[in-house]
Amino acid sequence: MTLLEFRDVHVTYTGSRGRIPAVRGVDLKVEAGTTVGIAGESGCGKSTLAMAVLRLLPKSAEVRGEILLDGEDLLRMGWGRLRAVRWTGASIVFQGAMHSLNAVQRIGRQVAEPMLVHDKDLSPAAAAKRAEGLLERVGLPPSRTRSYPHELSGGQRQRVMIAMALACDPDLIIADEATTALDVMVQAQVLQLISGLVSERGVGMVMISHDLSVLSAVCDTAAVMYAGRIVEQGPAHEVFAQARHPYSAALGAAFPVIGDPAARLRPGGLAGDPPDPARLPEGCSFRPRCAVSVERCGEESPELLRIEGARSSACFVAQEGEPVVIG
Ligand SMILES: Nc1ncnc2c1ncn2[C@@H]1O[C@H](COP(=O)(O)OP(=O)(O)OP(=O)(O)O)[C@@H](O)[C@H]1O
Repeated sequence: MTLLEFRDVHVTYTGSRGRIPAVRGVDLKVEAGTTVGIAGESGCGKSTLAMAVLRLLPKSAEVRGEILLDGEDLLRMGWGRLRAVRWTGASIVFQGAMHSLNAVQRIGRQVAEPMLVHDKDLSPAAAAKRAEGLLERVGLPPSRTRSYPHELSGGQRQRVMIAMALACDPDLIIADEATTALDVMVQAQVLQLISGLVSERGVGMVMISHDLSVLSAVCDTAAVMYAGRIVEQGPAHEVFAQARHPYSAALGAAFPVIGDPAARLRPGGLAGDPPDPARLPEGCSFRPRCAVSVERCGEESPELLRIEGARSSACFVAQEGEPVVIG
């Protein structure tokens, strides 16, 4: 069952730098009980796409297309309905979300709050008990429920945000670099918890990370974004082990030990920077950094097309069946 579907989603920011097309036509489905990973360097539009789901983008962002949650278009939903959907239908944890904790409220209370708002029949005592259980599941001892945010480390606060995101049993969880700030052991524990929710409770998950080892460890499907578009998509283990887009190949080459959460980005894996979205090059956006480009790549922008099985690539070279692995 398709839980979340992006249909030709575009997000354009308007500001002092003019119009910035941050997301340029994304189509993506998340099935219940599966995890979809979104990979890509900083600035490729991952967070913009995630924030668009729950309409958390600033007013300067114009969103077009459709984002369907269980068939209902989140972009056209009234605010009352949207408020009901947040936390229960879908919740999001993003890196730095820990700064949005209330400084003067104990954390147990903060985790219990969304439960009490969304379930009028729940007693404060039952919500507190449940909050304690959730905090324990993300590795925080029950005594921590009485702490204030400033008494916790950054990693502990991030775990509080993860517990909050799980508080109302959402059908969909979006984790945007949610575990990046955590140390390796805690990260493994949280990833295991999340994977358990996906496989046992049929939750749908979108996991955004620049860390391919995390994505390849937990995702069923992978989508690689570059300059606001998905350039490659397919079963995660295949995408990371045998890329069909030179950008994914270069990203993968930068990770020496895929599957080892301790592995870190090897510097110099991919030379240069992504293009400024306000000044995209002609043709394929990746061409200036691409080692296998051909003449056509400077003239036309390749569409994301199915190349075999469940694998799609937005690369003319891959679409011709040529290898894209570099070096
Ligand atoms: N509020 C904003 N106003 C204008 N431009 C923005 C805004 N937020 C993001 N952008 C621009 O949109 C593009 C996509 O940014 P986004 O944060 O979605 O990328 P990302 O892949 O999630 O990167 P990161 O991993 O660093 O968060 C970038 O060029 C960024 O500078």
